[in-house]
Parts: sequence; C-alpha cells; structure tokens
Amino acid sequence: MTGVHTTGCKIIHGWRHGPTSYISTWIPINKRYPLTKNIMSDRIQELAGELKLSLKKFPNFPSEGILFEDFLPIFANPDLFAKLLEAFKLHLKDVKVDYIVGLESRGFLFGPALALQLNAGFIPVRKPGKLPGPTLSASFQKEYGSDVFEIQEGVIPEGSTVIIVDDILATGGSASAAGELVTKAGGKILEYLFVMELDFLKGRDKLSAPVFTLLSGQPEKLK
Ligand SMILES: O=P(O)(O)OC[C@H]1O[C@H](OP(=O)(O)OP(=O)(O)O)[C@H](O)[C@@H]1O
Ligand SMILES: Nc1ncnc2[nH]cnc12
Ligand SMILES: [Mg+2]
Repeated sequence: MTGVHTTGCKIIHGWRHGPTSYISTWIPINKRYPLTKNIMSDRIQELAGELKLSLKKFPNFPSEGILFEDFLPIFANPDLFAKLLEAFKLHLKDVKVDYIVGLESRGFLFGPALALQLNAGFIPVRKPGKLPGPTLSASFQKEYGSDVFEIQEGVIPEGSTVIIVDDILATGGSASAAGELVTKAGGKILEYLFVMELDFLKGRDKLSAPVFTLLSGQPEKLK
C-alpha cells in the first residue's frame, strides 16, 4: 500500500551495529522535504529502514570531531544495493531525466546503475586533473577540508534535465559546487538526490533545487 504523508510523523528508530551504538531520530517528513514532493511511500520507508541498519559509523574519522557514515556495506550486498536503487526509482517514479550527474568518488558507486535503470545518461563530476579536454571547474569547502570539482565542457546539451547524485549531503559544499558546474554547462537541475543528509549541517539550505534524501542522520554534531 502506498501512504501519502502530509502531516509528517516522528519515528524513533534504535539499533546497535558496528563500532558504536546509537539512536537515530527520523525528523518529521514534512520538514525533511520542503523543496520536493512531500511523499514517501510505505515501501520507501521500509527500504530506508532496512538500509539504515546496514550502515556503520566511525567517530573521529577522517579527523577529530567528525562522525563518519560508512555506506560501503550497502554495495557489498547485492540485495541491499538493489533495495537502494528500488527506493530511488520509487521516489523518481515518472520523472523523465536526461542525465544523472554523479560526484567523484562515492557518487560513482550508484550513479551509473541508477542512470541505467532510468534509461538516462551518466556524467561524472570529477576531482581536478582527471578529465581530458576543456573543463569547467569550481572550488568549494566540505565538512572536512576543501576541494575542486570539474566537468567536461560540451557533455550536457543545453536545456537537458539533470539529477545530481551523491552518497551524503553534509555541508552542501560539494553538491552546491557540482550544481554550479551543471548550470554553467547548460543543464537544468531537477533535483539533488542523496542516500543520507547530516541534519545539523543544514546543507540543503545551500542548494537551489529540490533535495531528496532517503535517510536523515546526525541531528547534532559529534561531542
Ligand atoms: O556536503 P559536503 O560537506 O561537501 O560533504 C559531502 C561530500 O564529502 C564526501 O566526499 P569526499 O570528497 O570527502 O570523499 P569521496 O571522494 O570518497 O567521495 C561525500 O562523499 C560527499 O561527496
Ligand atoms: N560525516 C561524514 N561521513 C561520511 N562522509 C562524509 N562526507 C562529509 N561528511 C561525511
Ligand atoms: Mg564524495
């Protein structure tokens, strides 16, 4: 059955897994999707709950004060990987998208697979010096450090529809720089799509298109 959530609900979901034990608070759905369709079906929520159980957290990696969210267990298990794609496909339903743009490196883990399922092209945004030919570049700050992204000129036909995908929305620095590149390259951003967002960093406020995240995490900074 498909549920339409218009009032939002709070689900407290606890578990013990990996190097730390923790409680995750799922914030009200109508607060999590202010820019996009306020709908998360029962099936998507079920898939999200299952995927979340597989994640691991590593305190103080890669530097002091960062609680690192490790998504790699999803990709080590074909059943979980399929469930991740199923959740994104259910969310995107009838959307006609020309290109999925994935961000190096972790956006490459599922971006091409999602693109194939949607019959869309895949275009990479890469770290500097990796792409041949003329490129557009943008520098940015992220949760732990600074970086530069590049996209090849001419790869997005003017006016093409694009969904930008990555594993995690932290400060929003990476996604916002990628969005700048896609827009400069001529693409129209339909949505930013992530596996998880770190709520305390409010990265979605930096993004100027609808944002979808399957999971929410870290209501507060690591103490
Ligand atoms: O919202 P932000 O603060 O910008 O942080 C999010 C980004 O940080 C990580 O990438 P990172 O470049 O650290 O590593 P990766 O190469 O493994 O993807 C993550 O995969 C996101 O791309
Ligand atoms: N806390 C975090 N865990 C995993 N990847 C990240 N990228 C930026 N912040 C991160
Ligand atoms: Mg990344």
